[in-house]
Amino acid sequence: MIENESSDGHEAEEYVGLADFVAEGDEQLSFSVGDKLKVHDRSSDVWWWAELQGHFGYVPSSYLQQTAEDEEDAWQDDEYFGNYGTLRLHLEMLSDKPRTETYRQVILNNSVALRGKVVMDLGCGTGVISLFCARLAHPEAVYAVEASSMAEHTKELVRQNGCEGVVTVFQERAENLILPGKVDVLVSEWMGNCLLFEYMVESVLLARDRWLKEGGMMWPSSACLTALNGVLGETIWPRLQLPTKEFLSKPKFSHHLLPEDCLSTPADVITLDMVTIQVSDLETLKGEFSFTVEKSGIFHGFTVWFSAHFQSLEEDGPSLELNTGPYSEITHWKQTLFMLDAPVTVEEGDSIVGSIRLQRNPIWRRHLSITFS
Ligand SMILES: NC(=[NH2+])NCCC[C@H]1O[C@@H](n2cnc3c(N)ncnc32)[C@H](O)[C@@H]1O
Repeated sequence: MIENESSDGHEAEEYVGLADFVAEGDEQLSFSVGDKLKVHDRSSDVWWWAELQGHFGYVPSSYLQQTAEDEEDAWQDDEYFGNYGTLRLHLEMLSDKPRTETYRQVILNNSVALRGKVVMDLGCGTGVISLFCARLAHPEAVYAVEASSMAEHTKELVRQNGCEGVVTVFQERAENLILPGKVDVLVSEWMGNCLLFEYMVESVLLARDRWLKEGGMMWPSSACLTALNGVLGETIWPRLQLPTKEFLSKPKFSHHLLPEDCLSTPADVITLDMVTIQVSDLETLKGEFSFTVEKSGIFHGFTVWFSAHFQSLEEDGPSLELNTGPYSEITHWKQTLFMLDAPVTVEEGDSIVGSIRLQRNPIWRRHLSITFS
C-alpha cells in the first residue's frame, strides 16, 4: 500500500482520538486522547484501519473525530464573535445583577489601591467594568479589549460617559493585541457554563503571560467548580416534554436547582488558581468527591456550578466572591444538571464517592465533555 493511500485509493483522512483506546489483540491499534491518526479504510462502520506513528491496526470509529479544516474553524470564531457583536447576549449579562454588581463591588472595594494603576479589561463587551474603573477609581489607564463589533458601540459609550481620557478601547483579539505597556491588573468576566465552556479562559491566560506585570493581580484571582447530588424536583417531571430516555442522556444547562432539591452538601471539585494555572492544564481537569446523603430520596443526577473569587489589592483586604450556586441569588448561568442513566433511591447517611473529569474537546476548542465516575 502506497504511504497515505487508503485501500479504496482515496487520500488517507486525519482523525483525532476523543478518548484513550487500549487495543485488545495485536490486530488493533492503541491510542491516547488527542492523538492524530491516519485512517486508511473506513469501509466498516465500527472498525477502521488506521495508522499512528508507523503502526497500523483496527480502531473503533466511535472514538475518533475528523480534524477541523483549520485552526480558526476549531474555535468557531466567526460564529462566536458574531454572537457577541449583537446586544442580546450583552443585555443578558448586564441584566445579571449578582454578576455585574460583584464586579462593581470589586472595583469599589479597591478604588484607593487602583489609583495610578494600569488595568486591562479583557473581553470588555459593552465596557461596563472599564467604566466602573474609570468612574469609581482613579487608574492611570484602562485598556478595554473587545474582539467583536460591539467595540464600536463601546467606544461611543466611553465617550458619552466622559471616560475617554482614561479608557482606551482596542477592537482586537487578546491574542493579537499590542498594548502601550504591561498592566498591573487583568480583570475579565470569562466564565462560561460549567466554568470553562467557550474556553475564553485560554485567552485570559495568554494575555496574563504576555501583558500582566510580575506580581500583578488577576480578577477573578481563582475560580472553582462545585458539585452536589441533586434531584429533579417534582416540579420538573410533569413538564418533561422529551422522552425520558433522551432527556436523561445529556446535561441540562441553565437548570434552576432549588435548595430543597439538594440531597447533599456541596463540594468544591476543581479549583483554578488564575495566577499559576497553565493553558496546557486546561486539557484535562480532574476532581474527587465524596458526598453524604442528607435526606433520603431519589438521586437523579449531579448538579454543577462555579464560583469566582476576587482577592483584594490591599494586603489582607477583604476578598469578594461571585457564587452561582443554588444557595446564592440566581444568575444567568443558573446551574447544570448531569442526569444519571437511571435514578437511584438513596437513604440518609449513604455516601456517594467518585470523580469528575473535564476533558477539553481536541477538535472543537471551545467545547468540553464532563464525566462523572
Ligand atoms: N463570560 C462569558 N462566557 N462571556 C462574557 C464575556 C465575553 C466577551 O469577551 C469577548 N471576547 C472573548 N474572547 C475574546 C478574546 N480572545 N479577545 C477579545 N475579546 C474576547 C467576547 O466578544 C464577548 O464580548
